[in-house]
Amino acid sequence: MTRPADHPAPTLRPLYRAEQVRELDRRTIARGIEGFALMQRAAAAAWQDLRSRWPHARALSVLCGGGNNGGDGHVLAALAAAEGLAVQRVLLKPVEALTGDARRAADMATAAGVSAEPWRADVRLEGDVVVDALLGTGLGGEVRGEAREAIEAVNESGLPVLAIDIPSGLHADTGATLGAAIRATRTVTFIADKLGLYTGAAPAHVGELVFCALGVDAEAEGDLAPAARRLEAGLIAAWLPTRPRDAHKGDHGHALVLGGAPGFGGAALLAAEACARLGAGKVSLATAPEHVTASLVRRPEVMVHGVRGAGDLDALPERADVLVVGPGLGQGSWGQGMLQAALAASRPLVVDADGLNLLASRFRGRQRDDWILTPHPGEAARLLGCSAGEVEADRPGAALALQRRYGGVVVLKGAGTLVAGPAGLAVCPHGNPGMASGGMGDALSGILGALLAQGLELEAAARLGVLVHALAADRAAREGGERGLLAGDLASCARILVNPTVSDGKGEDDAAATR
Ligand SMILES: NC(=O)C1=CN([C@@H]2O[C@H](COP(=O)(O)OP(=O)(O)OC[C@H]3O[C@@H](n4cnc5c(N)ncnc54)[C@H](O)[C@@H]3O)[C@@H](O)[C@H]2O)[C@@H](O)CC1
Ligand SMILES: [K+]
Repeated sequence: MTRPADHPAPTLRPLYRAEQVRELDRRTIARGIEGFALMQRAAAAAWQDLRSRWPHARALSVLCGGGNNGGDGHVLAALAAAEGLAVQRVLLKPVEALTGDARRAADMATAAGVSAEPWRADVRLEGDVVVDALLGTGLGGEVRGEAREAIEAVNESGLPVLAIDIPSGLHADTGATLGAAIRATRTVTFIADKLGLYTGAAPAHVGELVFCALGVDAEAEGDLAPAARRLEAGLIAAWLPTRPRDAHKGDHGHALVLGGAPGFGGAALLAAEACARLGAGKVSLATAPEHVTASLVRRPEVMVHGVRGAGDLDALPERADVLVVGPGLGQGSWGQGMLQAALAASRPLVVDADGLNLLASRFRGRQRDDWILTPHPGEAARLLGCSAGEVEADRPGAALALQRRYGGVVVLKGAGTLVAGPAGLAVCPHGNPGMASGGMGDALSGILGALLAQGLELEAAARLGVLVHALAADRAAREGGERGLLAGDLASCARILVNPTVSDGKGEDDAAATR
């Protein structure tokens, strides 16, 4: 496989868990930078960001919790007051009850003349912008008591919110909300970027995301392996093989999509179409005979085979380089036969939809190192034998558990899609709610099949496919909006993305500039 030399792979930003960030804090302090100095840096970075994001703000409400996240809020309040803004400080804990750096910060703000009032349910938030300094990485368990009331009041205020380090109530490791969480307009996060800012409920709570390292180089701590890495648009040009000018279709692989049980024809066709658009040399579709005519009319480039059952497949699976099994498969005898045939052929596999449901039921206990499984949370729950709620409560944990149990590479779909493979976890910061519509998963499985067919190894194909799928949906949404975005709209946008001479990736990077 030839890789383009003029597109070096971008560094994928490392993401960490709260406990690792605390360890980074400790090490930084041990090297001689005082904790309070770090707090001042954090507050100054947040204040500068607030000023440039909301240059016309004249009044702030700063809500401070009882820990160091609150401490950041006190220092920010003092900085804003020094520049002439009217600042309302609302405290969850009285200053006298604070300790350490938080106490020092609170005393500093008081000395600077910034008034403070205790939180009460009837407090009126009076700022042009609310600063959320209630809870940071120290959040432990479900949000309790007044913190919860304050979070709900901020969300109901309708005011723009700048969250300090992490929206209060969002879990820094999992992206789950713990009972209640701030819906921020923008979040400024410090020291190390956190995995929980990207997946699960995070996209609905974080808003625009800004990362300030505060002079700490997390990657220099060789023993602190990142919890995950963030997929970057630049990977597309770096990882896609270039095409020799004398290429023939055999050079770009042959993908076979198995799916479309009687009555479920569209899903498999969407997968086959995406597979062809993403550059597979040849695409075959094995589907129920009743879908053949419609499939050929829609996509004559796809070689459509009507099969009444696995017995009609002949040597089709062995003639392909990669198999995609699942879209529209059904869980009846037709689908079971197709899955059985796919598993028997020694070819890399993409397994989706009912293929996964069958792996969780009649085909239990399989493990392979040459497949990509693409569950959504419901399918993931069936594969793990737990509830979808449990999957959503810890998406990174679920993705890793699936990969350990089933082998290969696992793509856990949903906001902030995760890819778990031998190289660890990766998270996709792109995508939009328009993707929450029928057929999107089918398109993804076809994209993955196409990348495998073109020679990418399993984990690279999974990471790249997830990225291309999300960026294509973002591009399609920019063109026509999120509402009504169809899976069938993705293929043409994805095609542009995988032809870097057509797309320079600029639009994608601009759109993602703050994520
Ligand atoms: N040197 C450092 O450690 C630095 C810390 N920084 C800030 O400090 C934060 C971490 O500070 P802390 O470790 O003090 O923790 P936090 O301030 O995030 O949280 C601790 C506070 O939250 C309360 N709390 C915890 N769980 C709760 C729950 N479930 N319901 C209601 N209240 C709850 C605790 O009683 C305590 O008052 C970071 O997020 C960051 O904003 C920054 O100032 C940079 C430097
Ligand atoms: K916060």
